[in-house]
Amino acid sequence: MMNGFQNIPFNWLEKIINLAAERIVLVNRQGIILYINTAYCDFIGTTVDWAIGRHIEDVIENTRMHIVAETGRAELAAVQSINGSEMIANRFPLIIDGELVGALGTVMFSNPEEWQKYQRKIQSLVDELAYYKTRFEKELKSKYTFDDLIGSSTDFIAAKKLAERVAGSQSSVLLLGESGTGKELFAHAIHSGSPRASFPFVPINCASIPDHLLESELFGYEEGAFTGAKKGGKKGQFQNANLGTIFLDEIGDMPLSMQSKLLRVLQEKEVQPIGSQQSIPIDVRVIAATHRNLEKMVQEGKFRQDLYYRLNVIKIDIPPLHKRKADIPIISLHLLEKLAKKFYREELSLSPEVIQRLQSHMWPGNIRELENVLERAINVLDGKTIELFHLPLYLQDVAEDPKDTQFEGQTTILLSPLKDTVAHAEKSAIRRALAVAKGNKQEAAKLLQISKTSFYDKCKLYNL
Ligand SMILES: Nc1ncnc2c1ncn2[C@@H]1O[C@H](COP(=O)(O)OP(=O)(O)OP(=O)(O)O)[C@@H](O)[C@H]1O
Repeated sequence: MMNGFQNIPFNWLEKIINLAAERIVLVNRQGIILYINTAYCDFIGTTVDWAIGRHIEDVIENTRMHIVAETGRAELAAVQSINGSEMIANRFPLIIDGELVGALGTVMFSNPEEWQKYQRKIQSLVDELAYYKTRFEKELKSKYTFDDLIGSSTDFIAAKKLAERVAGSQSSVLLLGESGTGKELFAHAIHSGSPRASFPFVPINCASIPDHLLESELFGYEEGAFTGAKKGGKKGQFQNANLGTIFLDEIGDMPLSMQSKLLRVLQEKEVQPIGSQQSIPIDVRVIAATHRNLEKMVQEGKFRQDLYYRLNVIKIDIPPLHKRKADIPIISLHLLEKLAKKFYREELSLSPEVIQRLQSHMWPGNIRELENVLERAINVLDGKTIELFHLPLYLQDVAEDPKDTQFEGQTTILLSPLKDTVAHAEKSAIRRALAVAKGNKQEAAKLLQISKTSFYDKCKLYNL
């Protein structure tokens, strides 16, 4: 029978053994050393000639090789103290033709430095893992609250109030609104305002996940469920969101087959990973969102009616930006501040012409488009005030549509509302006072000659 060794010259074997296991020792059943290599002998301060033929206990301190040679039970990655250092030893029983004939020992680390180096390497990986784990957990928790939902137009306030009122309930919420209107922000805020706030918030964009992957993404799979399935299987996002909230964005883009599966999960309150026979109970609140007309889709047979009813327990309509033009200055200032932080800029402002122009645009991409426009402007800005020429070309032209100069039924003079200008001035004054007082709020309040309480209130109002 070929065992692969026929072609290897005998004098190569020792070299091969030494290369494969740096320090190696072999004992018979009585614990007598039959073989020990030079590296092991150098390590314990002896010679091969002296060691061979002696009992292992006379050569290596704290050894357990003779025990393994007797019991036949392997001891792997065992810590052994030699010369005052902790070594990592592997001890294998040697079984030939079904009979225990001795034991083979190897030492993985020859000196504590080597072990420490290895440990340090592992430790930094463990630390890195812990860092990403906490970051991941933080990410899963919601980042936004109702205070981050800026706007004071009637429709927007109504939507926000409804969301605040239902945050505490367990019911499903359906958020309807054009793309970029803030549906995800609303979902975050509802979660943060709910008793589930300390549990995960898991957003899923149903439109961005290929249909054939959506089921495993949502419900997970068992090991070996399909070719390419990860070893150990994979948890689905419903399980990741357990006790928290799952946000199913673009639900209108979910294929009909998945809609049925989702409905079952919502009804049964349990998920069955692909390839598994067992269902896992879950406690997850669902917030769904879409820019599509779901009612029409139901009529056209593109969206399951029963699922629609289940999701549509509380429906919140988020108005598009062009229907809340009065909010544009305050939202712009809010976004400007957010972006200023991101780009390490300070006290950025918008010229009155820019505010007018922003109010006259139709904003098909809603707040996301506005945010992109401001980000672009900051990138081309040298000073502190954004002027018309900092805007993208399509916004530098005159108003697109005369009816844009109308909002909420009134003719608008293209100026920012006084309260916004005042708010902006107030905020700048507070920032300057804080800068002069080196962040000391009490000192800054004195500089502005206002009470400490009113200063704190204003800081809160302006997110300072
Ligand atoms: N009321 C608001 N106040 C301040 N910022 C807002 C508001 N609404 C939305 N934003 C900002 O606008 C951007 C788009 O919001 P969000 O992603 O929530 O929109 P969306 O409706 O979920 O979009 P899509 O349907 O395309 O996923 C985000 O950066 C968000 O922070």
